[in-house]
Amino acid sequence: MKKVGLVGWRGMVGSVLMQRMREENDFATIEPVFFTTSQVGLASPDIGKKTETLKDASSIEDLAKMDIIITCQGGDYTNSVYPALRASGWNGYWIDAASSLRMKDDSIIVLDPVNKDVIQQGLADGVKTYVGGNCTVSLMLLALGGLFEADLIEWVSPHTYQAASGAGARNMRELISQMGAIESSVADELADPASAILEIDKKVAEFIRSDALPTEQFGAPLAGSLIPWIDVPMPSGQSKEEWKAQVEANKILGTSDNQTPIDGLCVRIGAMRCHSQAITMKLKKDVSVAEIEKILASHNEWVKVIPNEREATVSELSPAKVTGTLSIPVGRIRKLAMGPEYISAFTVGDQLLWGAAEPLRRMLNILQDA
Ligand SMILES: NC(=O)C1=CN([C@@H]2O[C@H](COP(=O)(O)OP(=O)(O)OC[C@H]3O[C@@H](n4cnc5c(N)ncnc54)[C@H](OP(=O)(O)O)[C@@H]3O)[C@@H](O)[C@H]2O)C=CC1
Ligand SMILES: N[C@@H](CC(=O)OP(=O)(O)O)C(=O)O
Repeated sequence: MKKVGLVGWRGMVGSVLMQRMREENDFATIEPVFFTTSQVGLASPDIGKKTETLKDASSIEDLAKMDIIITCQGGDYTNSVYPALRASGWNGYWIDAASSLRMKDDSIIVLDPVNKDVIQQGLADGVKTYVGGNCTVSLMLLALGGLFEADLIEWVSPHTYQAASGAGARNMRELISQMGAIESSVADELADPASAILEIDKKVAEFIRSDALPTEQFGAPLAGSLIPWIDVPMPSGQSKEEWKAQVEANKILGTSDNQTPIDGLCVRIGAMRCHSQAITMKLKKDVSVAEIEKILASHNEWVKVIPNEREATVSELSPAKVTGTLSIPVGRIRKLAMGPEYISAFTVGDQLLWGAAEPLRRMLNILQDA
């Protein structure tokens, strides 16, 4: 059995990874060794088989004993440990949730329902570093995989509605606190059916703008509002989240030398852990909506085409419906007024599952089979 070192397993992404590994019985076929940056010597999590106590995640010596390391600890950890570990001569497989190594020449971004061929070629070429993609990128590619595979896409403009979880656990808590604080600020008026809605609205608006709303994490109101900027600015005028779309998607698809343009605005909204994307795309030719739906639906087992009908859309195509599942619904597929090659779509996906943890555990399994 391969020795697999797990780092970052108790964080938010790591916990979702652990849950999926338990569900799929992944621990049965590996020898797991748990690492920590803060709890060395404590008991490892219960995975139904005997494990050693927690090892020091900064110990190059202990890490170097692993055949495979899978980390959800974050970019700072990767930046400090990975170079030293490789410099020590360690030649094992490194599987990472953080973005630090994604665009390196000697790494592959993993999303096997979309790029199994790229991964297999990488393994054959001796590539040892496999990184999960940005959540919006992975979720978009799972939704539109069929059209990319059929080489039908000229360009894509995804506009995102990203959940609080993408910013971290503390941000999820803050979103709920904001919602609760807003409700509390007008609880008396809400309880009185005769109170005037515009008075309530005025009070809410004043409260949202006031220092009483907790905004330490987001730096701005999210509940009852939105934030049209995610991550740091790039020289292009894009936010870094927006910049990732084209470079990462083309790297995943193996088309970095002949890139499909992919660009749009990324917006944080008050959803908990599902990212949504409103997509405008131009196809290379006029394809009927029925054919597009067929191509999308047959690409992978998680994508689910939702007919462009009001009832089905409202019940199936929302964060409330999708959260906690691996389902990738895609709907609102129709021709746009700009011409027959211009198509709209709307897709939703859980950004902690397919957006973060799932591609990593699947890569671990691909290595098991390799
Ligand atoms: N959030 C997201 O949507 C995505 C995140 N990622 C990547 O994954 C990385 C980790 O993200 P995320 O899981 O949100 O980070 P978390 O902050 O939830 O966890 C990171 C680490 O913090 C330590 N920690 C300290 N206190 C606690 C606590 N009370 N509960 C749990 N862990 C604690 C743990 O390390 P220790 O046990 O060593 O103390 C843990 O592994 C990110 O930096 C990013 O690179 C990738 C895709 C999506
Ligand atoms: N930036 C994403 C989450 C994330 O962690 O992305 P990345 O893995 O590319 O750093 C969001 O805020 O929704």
